[in-house]
Amino acid sequence: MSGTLFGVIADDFTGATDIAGLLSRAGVKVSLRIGVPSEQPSQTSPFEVIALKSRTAPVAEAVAETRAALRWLQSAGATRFFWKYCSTFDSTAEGNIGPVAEALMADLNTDQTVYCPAFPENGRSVFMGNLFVGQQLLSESPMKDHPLTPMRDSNLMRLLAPQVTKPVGLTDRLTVAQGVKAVQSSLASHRQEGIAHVIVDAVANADLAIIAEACRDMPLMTGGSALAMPLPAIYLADGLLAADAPKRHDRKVGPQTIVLSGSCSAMTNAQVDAYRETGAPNFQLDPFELAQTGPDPVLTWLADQDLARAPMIYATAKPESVKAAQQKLGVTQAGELIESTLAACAVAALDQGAARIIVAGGETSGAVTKALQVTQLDIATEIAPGVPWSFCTSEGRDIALALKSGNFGAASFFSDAQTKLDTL
Ligand SMILES: Nc1ncnc2c1ncn2[C@@H]1O[C@H](COP(=O)(O)OP(=O)(O)O)[C@@H](O)[C@H]1O
Ligand SMILES: O=C(O)[C@@H](O)C(=O)COP(=O)(O)O
Repeated sequence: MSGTLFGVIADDFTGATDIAGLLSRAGVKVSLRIGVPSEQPSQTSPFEVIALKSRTAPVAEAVAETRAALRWLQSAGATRFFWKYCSTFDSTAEGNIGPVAEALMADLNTDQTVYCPAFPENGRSVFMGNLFVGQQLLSESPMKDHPLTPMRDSNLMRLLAPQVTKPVGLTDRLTVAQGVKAVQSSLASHRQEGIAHVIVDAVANADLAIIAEACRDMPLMTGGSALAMPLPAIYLADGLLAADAPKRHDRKVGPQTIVLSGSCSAMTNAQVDAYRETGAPNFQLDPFELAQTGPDPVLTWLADQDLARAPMIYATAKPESVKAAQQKLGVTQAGELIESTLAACAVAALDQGAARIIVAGGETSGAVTKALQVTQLDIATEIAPGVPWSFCTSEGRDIALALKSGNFGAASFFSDAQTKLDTL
């Protein structure tokens, strides 16, 4: 039986839990698959999200994986699709966002799509095609120093144009402010001019509601999670979904916790500092030492920890230290060394009885989740906008996973996450 209406393909794991969490807010059932499932769809949910780790992958690999995800979602019955990338439009110099969008458009036989990474609750807005993080332009925000995808331009048209073969245009905030029909007629006139890729401005949730309504029947939309958030309510009102769809699953799990942080964002740096101040046991990974010793020292330290005290292992560092490690070890090598070490810590913590695993960082979350061999997550209560708890089962035990996007959450996030489960 196949009841899927809407299929999402996310380019990283935190992005996948982000969009799954926002879709769940409307009370609809959302399933999150880790990677393209090897088995044929059965018992699928109205909203299916497939998490890929393709943001920094070579273009051809990202395109091939995304097309495989599309085929799976189509065989689950989905007729509308969403390509979810980062609300800060993170791309490598080559860039996967455009090539993936064009491949999806070709497979879906559609000649136009929209791009809107705005996420107002987390301070991301798009105005006149420029992306802002809070009051700063993207290129002046801490995203300019991201270890893997430094963002040095804020103009989405300039960022997207070299990644695609067809023309790029803009439907600006002045048009969005005029409502659904104005957006639709702007898209129609862009289409007449052959503009396939339309950046759409949005500075508030009300703008996103207008854009979602205007684009509700497009085969493909692309953007950050917030653009998809109004869709469940729209489809419920249309009668396309059963109103009594099951709600999200919160479960009780034990207090044994491990916090693993591989994000180097300004927000994660603040979160790591705040958590250290709570007195929680912590271990800092030094990439230079790690390159010499491998993971043994941290695994030995972890083996002695009482997980009920929720210890933290982190590689999180300020931009100068990250650059120094990258110059010495290489960007990819430094990243992989840390990701594989944190993944090994997650596996060891699970063996030690961890029931709650909190991970900071998109690439890091991908490495950890793959190492835990998780294939599906059920979305549960939201800790902060865009960061839900999720649950999976490992060897008959319920495990709670929180995959935190580098930039999301308050300074107290690691404590907030635990409190949220304690008070379920
Ligand atoms: N101290 C460090 N030096 C160099 N690279 C690091 C360091 N700490 C973490 N990294 C790497 O930086 C990358 C951070 O990316 P990610 O986990 O996606 O975080 P975010 O969500 O903030 O983008 C990962 O590949 C991680 O292994
Ligand atoms: O849209 C967002 O900002 C997030 O969902 C996201 O994609 C996060 O990526 P990371 O910052 O690499 O965790």
